[in-house]
Amino acid sequence: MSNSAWREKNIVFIGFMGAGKTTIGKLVAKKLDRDFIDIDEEIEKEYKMPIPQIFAEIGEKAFRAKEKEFIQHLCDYKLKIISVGGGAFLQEEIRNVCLSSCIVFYLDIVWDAWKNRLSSIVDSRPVLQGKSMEEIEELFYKRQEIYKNNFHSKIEISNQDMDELAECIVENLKLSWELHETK
Ligand SMILES: Nc1ncnc2c1ncn2[C@@H]1O[C@H](COP(=O)(O)OP(=O)(O)OP(=O)(O)O)[C@@H](O)[C@H]1O
Ligand SMILES: O=C(O)C1=C[C@@H](O)[C@@H](O)[C@H](O)C1
Ligand SMILES: [Mg+2]
Repeated sequence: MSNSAWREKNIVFIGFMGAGKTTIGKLVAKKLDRDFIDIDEEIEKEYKMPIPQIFAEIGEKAFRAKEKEFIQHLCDYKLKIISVGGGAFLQEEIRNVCLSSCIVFYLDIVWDAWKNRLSSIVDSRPVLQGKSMEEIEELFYKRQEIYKNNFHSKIEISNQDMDELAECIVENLKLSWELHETK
């Protein structure tokens, strides 16, 4: 792959619900002056309803199919910053298309930091609803197995400030672009 091709790849943020993909993705896009796309927001626009309502009225299966369709479509583009939903990487076809055509950046939040975010995100995340803390922790570590085996770059998240995290990610990306240029 040519140097410019690597530098122009889309950047895709993955990680568990509430890790900060949407928040951090937006900040990174601003710092790099690139377009930002949040797949959950695109699906909400398409159905003109929030995710909990999509799950309740149309169903998770249709949501997952739309998630795959939108991500596959975006992978034909370049220079985009894309935050996918926390469940997107459960689909093998999504993992494959992102890993082969984009730089996949894993936001690896630690459980102790994540559990403090639960109360602020649970109302908008149907997958978390009706589960005990033990069940959520189990899901957290089960999903972690998928994320940790399918990324190009990662950053561990505990309680850093959002802007500090976005800055670290931009530095990491710039370094990876430079490394590819010297190859
Ligand atoms: N570094 C951070 N420090 C403190 N709070 C944060 C940080 N990053 C994100 N948050 C907060 O955590 C919540 C979840 O963040 P966000 O919506 O970005 O997660 P997400 O990874 O996109 O989740 P999902 O997979 O469900 O889309 C938001 O309320 C956000 O303000
Ligand atoms: O982790 C998940 O399964 C999900 C995460 C959110 O981003 C949304 O995509 C939706 O709530 C499902
Ligand atoms: Mg999000």
